[in-house]
Amino acid sequence: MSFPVITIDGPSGAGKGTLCLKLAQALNYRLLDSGALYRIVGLKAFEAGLLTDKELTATDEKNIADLTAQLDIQFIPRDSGEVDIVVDGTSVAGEIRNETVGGYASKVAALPKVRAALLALQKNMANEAGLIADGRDMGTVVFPDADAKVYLTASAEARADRRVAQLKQAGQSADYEAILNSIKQRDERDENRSVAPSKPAEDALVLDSSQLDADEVYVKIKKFCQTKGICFSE
Ligand SMILES: Nc1ncnc2c1ncn2[C@@H]1O[C@H](COP(=O)(O)OP(=O)(O)OP(=O)(O)O)[C@@H](O)[C@H]1O
Ligand SMILES: Nc1ccn([C@@H]2O[C@H](COP(=O)(O)O)[C@@H](O)[C@H]2O)c(=O)n1
Repeated sequence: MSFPVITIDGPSGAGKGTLCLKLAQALNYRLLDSGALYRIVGLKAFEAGLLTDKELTATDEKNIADLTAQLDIQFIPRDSGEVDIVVDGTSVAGEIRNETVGGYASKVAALPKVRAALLALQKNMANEAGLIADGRDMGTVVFPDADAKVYLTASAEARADRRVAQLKQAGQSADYEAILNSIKQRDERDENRSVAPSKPAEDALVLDSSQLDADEVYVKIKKFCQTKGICFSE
């Protein structure tokens, strides 16, 4: 039996996570936060001394892919609908959500052997229930036969504004220029890598959310999903 899959790809800060959580709650589907997988590998590779400022070699790639294959990664749904991420028995959800780890993630994500090591885990998540898959290559590589594909984007400036607001709300300091630079660097790396670059699938709906709030985005994507035969109960 196959279950419905909705893919939401796009750059950092476009609002994918916010949209995916709403869709998963409304449809009672599982949520795959594939960015968390690359963040975990990036963090673990950094901690193991495998990520430095130097260009990564073929040996580095093999070592990071071996480390990836040994990780026990679990997505545990919580009552709130959010998903806890547990690695080798320890929750890492709080530790991986920062721009430094986002940068590590983007480096290891450019390594084909690392992407290959994470592929089966991602594909298997569609075997148990309907799935909302959040990432960069969900519609192009991991779930090419998905029922509905979306590429959610926004200008780098709008995304930097959102990050600044998010950090301030969490009581943290935020340097707009530094955040904007980091977003642009990550976009550059993610969109131009040779393997699974971040881009819309040919059959994806592309939505620019720069001028839309999160509710407006949800309403548009819900309507799009309905045209693809996905049934919402509300
Ligand atoms: N349409 C929107 N308009 C304004 N702010 C938004 C919108 N969608 C999400 N946000 C806010 O922007 C911030 C980033 O959103 P979110 O984490 O969903 O983005 P993302 O695409 O998942 O980023 P990442 O790929 O880095 O995880 C959050 O604070 C969120 O509340
Ligand atoms: N399918 C994916 C998802 C993510 N990445 C890389 O991980 C970085 C972090 O992703 P977030 O969504 O958590 O911000 C991202 O910049 C990508 O480099 C990926 O390659 N493929």
